[in-house]
Amino acid sequence: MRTDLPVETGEYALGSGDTPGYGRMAPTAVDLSHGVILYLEDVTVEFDGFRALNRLSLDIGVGELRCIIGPNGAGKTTMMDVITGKTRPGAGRVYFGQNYDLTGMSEASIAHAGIGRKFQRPTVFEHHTVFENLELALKTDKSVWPTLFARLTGSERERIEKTVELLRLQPQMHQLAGLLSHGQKQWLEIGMLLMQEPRLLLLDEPVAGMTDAETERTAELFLALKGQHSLMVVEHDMDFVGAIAGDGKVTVLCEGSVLAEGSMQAVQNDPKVIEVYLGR
Ligand SMILES: Nc1ncnc2c1ncn2[C@@H]1O[C@H](COP(=O)(O)OP(=O)(O)OP(=O)(O)O)[C@@H](O)[C@H]1O
Repeated sequence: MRTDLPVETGEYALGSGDTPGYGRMAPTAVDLSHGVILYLEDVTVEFDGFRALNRLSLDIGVGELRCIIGPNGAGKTTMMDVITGKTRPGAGRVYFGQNYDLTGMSEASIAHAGIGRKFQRPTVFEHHTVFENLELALKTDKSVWPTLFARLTGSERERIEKTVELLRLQPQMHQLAGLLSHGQKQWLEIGMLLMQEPRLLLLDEPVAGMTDAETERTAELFLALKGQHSLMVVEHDMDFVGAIAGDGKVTVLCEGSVLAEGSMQAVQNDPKVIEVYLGR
């Protein structure tokens, strides 16, 4: 990690902030020159003296698809909460690229800087169509109530249509989102995140509750996103992790720190990993 660069710890760099009446300025570009999109350094979170994260350090490369696994209570959700600004660590740093220190930023600023988070349960606008949901996501400026009245430009329409295609929801494009299956709603919500053009996507148990066919389709979607976006996927479904990990790295968290990291095969054969999964 380079430390000689100025690091953003406030809302944004020059001319920044959500100045009322002036609209929002774009955040400073994330400096990805060292190929690292996210770097956690010795992050500790305590809840009433209990260490949910214990000097956790890990880094994720630009365009990487990183799977995070670990037993219940390992600290996976707490880690995502720290990255997105929901929880402040007691110690440690979280860098987004080379130039943002997320530990000093608000949740809204972190989202605006380019980190999108998908929670486990789908949250789409059920009474709007698939197309309208994506349109609302495209227009969502977190300081302004989203509106369907502003006209779409040709290129915005094209982006929505391309996203619908990527999600394989063309047949449902003008159906109400409330009528979609659970898996389709999850894909739509991922599409809504994509409309905001995030650099890093955090996905919490994305295939929980999906059918086998939906899970398979989700794996294809994530593999298509890899490279264009950086993804951090927390998942308990090992078949799914195996399908998306490929020859990439899998990180095993346990008791708030990294227990093992390496290929899926290497971590599955690691005696320490076998013990935490089977020794309980
Ligand atoms: N707000 C909180 N107050 C007290 N303890 C908490 C709080 N949030 C999390 N914890 C504890 O911190 C530990 C880590 O929790 P966390 O939810 O991050 O684990 P996890 O790896 O996401 O687990 P799971 O796989 O079950 O979702 C757990 O022991 C949990 O009980």
